[in-house]
Amino acid sequence: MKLCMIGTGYVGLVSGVCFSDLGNDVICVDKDLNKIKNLKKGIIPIYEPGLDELVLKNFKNKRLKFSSNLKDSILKSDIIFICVGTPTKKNSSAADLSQVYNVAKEISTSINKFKIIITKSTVPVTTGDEIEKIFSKKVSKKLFSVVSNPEFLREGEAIRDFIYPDRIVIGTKDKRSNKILKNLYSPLISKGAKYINTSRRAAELIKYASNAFLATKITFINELSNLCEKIDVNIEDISIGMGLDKRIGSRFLRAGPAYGGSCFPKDTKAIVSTSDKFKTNLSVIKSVIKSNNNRSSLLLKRVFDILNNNIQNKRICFLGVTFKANTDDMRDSSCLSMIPSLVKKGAKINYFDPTGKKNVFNKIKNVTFSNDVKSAITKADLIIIHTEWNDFKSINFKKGVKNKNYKIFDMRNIYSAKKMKEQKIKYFAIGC
Ligand SMILES: NC(=O)C1=CN([C@@H]2O[C@H](COP(=O)(O)OP(=O)(O)OC[C@H]3O[C@@H](n4cnc5c(N)ncnc54)[C@H](O)[C@@H]3O)[C@@H](O)[C@H]2O)C=CC1
Ligand SMILES: O=C(O)[C@H]1O[C@H](OP(=O)(O)OP(=O)(O)OC[C@H]2O[C@@H](n3ccc(=O)[nH]c3=O)[C@H](O)[C@@H]2O)[C@H](O)[C@@H](O)[C@@H]1O
Repeated sequence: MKLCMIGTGYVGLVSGVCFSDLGNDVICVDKDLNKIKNLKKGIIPIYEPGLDELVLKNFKNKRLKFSSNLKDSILKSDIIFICVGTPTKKNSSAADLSQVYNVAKEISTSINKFKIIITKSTVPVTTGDEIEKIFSKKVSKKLFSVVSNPEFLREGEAIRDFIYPDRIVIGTKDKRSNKILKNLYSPLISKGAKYINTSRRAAELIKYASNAFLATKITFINELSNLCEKIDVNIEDISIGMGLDKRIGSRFLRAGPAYGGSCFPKDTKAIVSTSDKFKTNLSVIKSVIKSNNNRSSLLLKRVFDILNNNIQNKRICFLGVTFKANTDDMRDSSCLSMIPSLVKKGAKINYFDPTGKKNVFNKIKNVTFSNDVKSAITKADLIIIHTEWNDFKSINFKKGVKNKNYKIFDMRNIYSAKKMKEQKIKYFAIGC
């Protein structure tokens, strides 16, 4: 099939390359000319395990193309996926849909035959209805179908998540589009993915409900970890004990820093905004947002306690600064508030991240980047393990840290507290 992905970011590029790998002809379009220029040279704009190889393979065999010419790409395609950003609006908690509507307007001027227009971007309920109105002004109803097909991939696991999804959600009542899309996804269905055809509005809501539920699960375990710290109980035991109940499930029960990333924070806010618009009250999600917003301050307080409130000139080393491991994405990482707060209190921060130096810290005084784990930890008073990269899982702290009185605050619980105690390392973790 001939596909066009508009927006070549985490979702557009990953799903575009995976669709091309499944045998489709795919054009990935972006308005960022530099991104397209680089992609044509084989330079991948994001860090995502396995993505480079897959892009190069499919670019070479000409099933995958990159373009900045939206009109031309639409004319050549049968199925158009809108994959542009839907960030939070500047002065409200609603989703800013300007990128989606701008693209919809552009597409509507280039319809030469029947095309399926899909929102893969996460968009609030009724966005599909609005896109349909935009199209109806320019094109005969017979020539287009607006469908919701939300994406559930995670950064860092994106290719695997795309190829082996738990479910594929198609929101449309149009039988013709449903048949075409079921066919498009048939290689994934044959690998075990469940295929759900529902209404467009339901598909839009399934996406927000899923992200809000996962954010709730994390926040639930994070709050319980606060209790565990006071009662000499290990949160890991609680996660295991709860997770073995199949109704609960063990995934997304890892306590840690505030959840971050480009989606949970923005999507929880957006679903609350939608519920406000329709005069209902999603009080559970509201309280999740509040609790998560408060989490970085709670963890900072723990850092102060660990350092006996003596922060001035303390050398604090952050291992990992992105919002999770296996990604270079800094969007809404809890570090973005924790590091400046510690600097304000007089700490000297250095950090190492496997995906390299982060521009966002360049202008902050007393924040420096180390080229590797070894140089990052050597002089530290406190080492904060902020993300769970494999690179951090078997560090020889005894050999690597030259400062005798160093402490470790493992925000991802990747080490065994018992083993650390045996080695007489001053080790602190979450929820124990
Ligand atoms: N990042 C993730 O893991 C996931 C994201 N989503 C959703 O997918 C959507 C996209 O997210 P990301 O891929 O992370 O965003 P992103 O910011 O990485 O990429 C969006 C791309 O769209 C391009 N763009 C914007 N306007 C354009 C236009 N008029 N023409 C062509 N290109 C245009 C931008 O230049 C950018 O490259 C969002 O709604 C997000 O909530 C859904 C599931 C997973
Ligand atoms: O809509 C989206 O963009 C995506 O949002 C999340 O994916 P992502 O943000 O890439 O990463 P997650 O693995 O979900 O992690 C999000 C945050 O939760 C934290 N987390 C996750 C799991 C856990 O047990 N504990 C925990 O603290 C992570 O460290 C991270 O800060 C969802 O998992 C995807 O299904 C969804 O498609």
